[in-house]
Amino acid sequence: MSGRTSPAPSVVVAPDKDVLAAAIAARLLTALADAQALRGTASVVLTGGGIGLGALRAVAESPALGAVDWSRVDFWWGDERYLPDGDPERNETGARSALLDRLPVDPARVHAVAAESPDGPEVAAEAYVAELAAAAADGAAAPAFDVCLLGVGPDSHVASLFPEHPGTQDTRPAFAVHGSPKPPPTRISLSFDTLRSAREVWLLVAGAEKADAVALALSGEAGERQVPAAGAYGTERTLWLLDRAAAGKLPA
Ligand SMILES: O=C1O[C@H](COP(=O)(O)O)[C@@H](O)[C@H](O)[C@H]1O
Repeated sequence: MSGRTSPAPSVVVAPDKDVLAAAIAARLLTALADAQALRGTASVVLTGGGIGLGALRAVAESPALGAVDWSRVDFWWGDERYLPDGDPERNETGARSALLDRLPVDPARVHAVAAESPDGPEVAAEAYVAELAAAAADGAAAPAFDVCLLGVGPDSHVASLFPEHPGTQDTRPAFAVHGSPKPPPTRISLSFDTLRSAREVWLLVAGAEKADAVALALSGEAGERQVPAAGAYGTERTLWLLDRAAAGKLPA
């Protein structure tokens, strides 16, 4: 069991992945605008992956794009592939071309994980830990992000927390991942605790090849070490945003 301490998850199913991307975009724009109305600023944790980047492209194309003051949004990443700056496989590169490069963002609020360098991944992870702590309130290890977006792999991984991999038990706020079963082998990931400091965690899933992972994670019977997606939840809300194919193995 994952020891859930937040409200039960909600599941919303869209007919296909394009409608899902548009629906996520609409929700994200609303959530960020609401956060700014309440607190002045907003923060979002971004994800890589097909539907994660599809949703960002849908945000960029939305007629409601101007509802958010993009200069007052903090962007973080749930994980990053440890590759050279600008590598197309970096989650940062995907997010920049899908959305960030088209917005009047404040560069100081774009909290990308350091790219591959002679310093190595441990230094990159430690720098991210320091950046998270600097942005957190009241001595916390990480900010209470408004929204944390997470893709889910067919193996049920979220961020770079893979089934039965040591990262699922790592308690540092962010850390280097070595020997990732999905390429590239070296990554930086937020920990479960850091992901769970978000007010809202949204799991974005499209495709029939992920239906087993979705069903298992939502069954309530899976532990987060074996099924990492089961351990992703927010302090106020956990939302599974699925297309029909990904929802195909959920009980009616
Ligand atoms: O490697 C990663 O994979 C997941 C999911 O990717 P997808 O292509 O199966 O949707 C992604 O969410 C994560 O951020 C990433 O680094």
